[in-house]
Amino acid sequence: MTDSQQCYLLIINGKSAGNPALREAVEAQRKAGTPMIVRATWEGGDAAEFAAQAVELGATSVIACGGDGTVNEVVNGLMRIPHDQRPPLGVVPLGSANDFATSVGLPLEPEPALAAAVSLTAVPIDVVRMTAEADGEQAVRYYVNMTTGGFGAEITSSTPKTLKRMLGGGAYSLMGALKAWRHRSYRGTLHWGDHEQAASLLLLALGNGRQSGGGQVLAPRAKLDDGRLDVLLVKDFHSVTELPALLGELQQFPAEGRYVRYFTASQLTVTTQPDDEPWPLTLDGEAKRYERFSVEVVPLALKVLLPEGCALLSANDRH
Ligand SMILES: Nc1ncnc2c1ncn2[C@@H]1O[C@H](COP(=O)(O)OP(=O)(O)OP(=O)(O)O)[C@@H](O)[C@H]1O
Repeated sequence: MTDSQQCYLLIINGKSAGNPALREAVEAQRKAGTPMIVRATWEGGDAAEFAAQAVELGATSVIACGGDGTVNEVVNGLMRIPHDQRPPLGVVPLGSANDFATSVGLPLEPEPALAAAVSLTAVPIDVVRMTAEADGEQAVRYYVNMTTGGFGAEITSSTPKTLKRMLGGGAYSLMGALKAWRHRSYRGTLHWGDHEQAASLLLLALGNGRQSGGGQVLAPRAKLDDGRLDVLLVKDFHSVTELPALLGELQQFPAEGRYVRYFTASQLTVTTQPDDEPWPLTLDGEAKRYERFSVEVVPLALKVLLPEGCALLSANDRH
């Protein structure tokens, strides 16, 4: 292998390892002379481990082949590699939701997605570092797309998978979810910049990217490379008669609405009191409960193979 030659490490969620379209796509790329190392996962954690070994394996790019959970694991593995050696990330979407790939406009079928990954230019995007505490234990996780907290996290983690599939991507609307789930609010104190706010929230979304939960666009103005998180706060409501107004605001995402607040921040912390319930959080596909969590943008920390003109890059803004 010469210095200029690319070598791709494909990390495939084991449940998709037999996918015929993916197998054909890999074979076609290898026949065309593109070196591809393939690793298939057995269980949770494997994708991060494989990604962390990318440099030792001689890979110049790492392609996550799976859903948002696989992409998230690969991001966490890549963040273990020093910045100056960290290989770029590509995505071949094979999950049930594929929120990241869909929102950035990547092809959704294996053959064109892999062809895109080997031909696209890698562009740097922000990565979000989340530090979360539960039962006195602290965990650090990274994500590139979105974390949802409160009700949003509950619906994405608790709604039976079959129901999610039945309702399907975009049709899995917040309205439907609200009807299907008895709403519940979460209390805590939010700090960002020099702001502090005590809140009782139905939903919190911390978006580097724009959507989660299979097509829920919760951070419609988010950019992946602006050094900022788009923050959506949805306050609790007390009667269903308030629902139309709340849903109306969710079409507009006002800076300071009656129910909805939307702003950007480079860092944000949520703390709860001992008698407050811990917050359920879903971080790019994985759900847990935390008493305290804090997010911080790590600017331009990871290069990603993204479509040219991707709307989520501020580098592509028209002035
Ligand atoms: N060999 C395997 N068989 C079944 N599950 C696996 C295997 N390897 C890893 N996993 C699990 O798959 C999860 C990731 O799934 P992935 O995100 O790829 O698909 P998904 O849940 O369909 O995606 P989406 O978030 O887009 O709906 C990991 O958290 C891991 O626990």
